[in-house]
Amino acid sequence: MMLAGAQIVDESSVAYTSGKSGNTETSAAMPPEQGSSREAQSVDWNPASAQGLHMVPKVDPVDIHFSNITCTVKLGINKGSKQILHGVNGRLRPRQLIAIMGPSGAGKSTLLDVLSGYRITGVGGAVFINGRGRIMKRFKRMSCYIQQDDRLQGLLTVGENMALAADLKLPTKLDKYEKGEVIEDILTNLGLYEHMNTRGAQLSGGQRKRLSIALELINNPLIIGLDSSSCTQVVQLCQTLAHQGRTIICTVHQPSASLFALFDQVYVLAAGRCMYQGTTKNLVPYLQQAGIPCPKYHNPADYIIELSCGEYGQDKIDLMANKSENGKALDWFDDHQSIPSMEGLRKLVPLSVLRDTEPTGGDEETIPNEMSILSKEHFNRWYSLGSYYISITIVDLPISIVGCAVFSVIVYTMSSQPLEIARFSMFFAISLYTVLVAQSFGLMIGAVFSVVEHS
Ligand SMILES: Nc1ncnc2c1ncn2[C@@H]1O[C@H](COP(=O)(O)OP(=O)(O)OP(=O)(O)O)[C@@H](O)[C@H]1O
Repeated sequence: MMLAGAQIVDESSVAYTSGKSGNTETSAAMPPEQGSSREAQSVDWNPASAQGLHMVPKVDPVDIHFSNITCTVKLGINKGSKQILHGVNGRLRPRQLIAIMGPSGAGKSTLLDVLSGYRITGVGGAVFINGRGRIMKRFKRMSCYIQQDDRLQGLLTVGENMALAADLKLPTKLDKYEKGEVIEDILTNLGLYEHMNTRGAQLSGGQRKRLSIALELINNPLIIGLDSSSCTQVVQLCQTLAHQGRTIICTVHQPSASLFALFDQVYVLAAGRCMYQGTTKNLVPYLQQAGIPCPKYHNPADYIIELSCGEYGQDKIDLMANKSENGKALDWFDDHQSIPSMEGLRKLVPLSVLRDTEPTGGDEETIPNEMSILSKEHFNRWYSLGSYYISITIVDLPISIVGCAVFSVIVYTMSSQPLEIARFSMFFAISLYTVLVAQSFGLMIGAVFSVVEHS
C-alpha cells in the first residue's frame, strides 16, 4: 500500500483520562446480584438514556481523508485478479457517525478493512489523518476495528472479558479500583452492567456486538470502525460516542428510514465506486439535483441502494459516480465551504502538540485458544505476538514436562539404556526440546493455514 507518509505524525495521545473522580471504592469488581442469563436478558436498555462515557478523548477528534484507494485481490492460480475498489476518495469528518452503505458486494467491508489498516496487501492509494500521511503504528494506537463476526471469549463472563481487556490495555499504574471504574462506566453506558455475570456465549447478538464495542472502548479510541451494524440500539450508542469527540465509521446494509436518520454522514458505494458522500439529510437534494429524485414516501436509503444495484439502469450508477467525483466532491457536506484543506489541517494540529502520551500496556499475556480471537486482539493492540507465544509456552510447560518425563522413563528403561542420571537427563532434555520445537511448528502451521476444527 502506498502510504503518503512523508511526514511523521503522532496523534496517539489518546491517553486514558477518566473524568470521574471521587469514590474509588465503587468497583466493577462488585457485580450486581448473580442471576441467570435469561433473567439478565430480560432487563431493558435504552441507549438514548446513555449519558456518554465519563472518559472522553483527551485530544481533538481526527479528520480522515482517503485518496484514490484501490484494492485488488488474487483469485487463485491462473484465475487472475479482481479489483474491488476503483480509486475511491473520501473525507470522514470528526465527531461524526458515518455510514458506509451500498448493496451486498459493493466493497463496504473491504473499504473499512483498508481504512482501518486491517487489509494492506493489494491496496493502493493514501490515507491522511489530520492532513498528514497515516503512520500505521500510530494510527493503530488511536483506532480500533470491530469486525462483522464477534470474536469473544464465550466461556468468560462479561465482567471477566472486561477485566481481562482492562488488564491488557490499561496502564499498569492504574489500580484495580480505577480499572473497575472504567469497566463500570462502559458497561453502564452500554447497558451491559446487569449482564456482568452472563457468559459471552449466552449473550444475544446485539449484546455480543455491544460487548465487542465495550472491550475496545477500554483504551478510549478516537476512531472506531464497526463492520455491519444494523441494530438501532448499537447505532444510537455509536451516535452518542461519536458526538463526544470520536470518529465512528459503520458499514450498514439496508437501514430503515429511522436508523438512517441517526447517521450524520453517509458514504454510498456501488461496485467499488462512490455514489454519494455528504450529510444524511443532503441525500434527497443530491438525488434531486442529479435528476433522479427520490419518490415521495420512499425511504431515501432504500432508493439509493436500489439505484446502486442498477435497478434503474447502469447509466444512473455512472451518473452518480461522476457527480460525486468518486468521492472527491465535498459539496454535500453542510460545512463544505469551511472544510479545511490538508494544509489547513496541518496548521490546526501542529506536530508539537502530538506527543506520544499513550499509556503502556499492562501484563501483555493471555491465552486465547482461537486464531480468530488472537488476530483480532493482536490487531487491536491488546498484546504483542511475542507475549502471546511466551505465555502459551509457559502455560503448556508443566504438561510438556510431565508428558516428557513419562515418555522418557518408559522409553529409556524399555530400551535397556544404562541407568545413569547424566545420560537419562540428556535424553529427557532432548525429548523436551523436541516437544517445544514441535509445538512451535504446530503454531506456525496453524498460523499459515486456515485450520478448521470439526466437532
Ligand atoms: N479475498 C477475496 N477474494 C475474492 N473476492 C473477494 C475477496 N474479498 C472480497 N471479495 C469480493 O469483493 C466484493 C466486495 O466484498 P465486500 O465484503 O467488501 O462487500 P460488502 O459490500 O461488504 O458486502 P456485504 O454487504 O454482503 O457484506 C465481493 O464481491 C466479494 O466477493
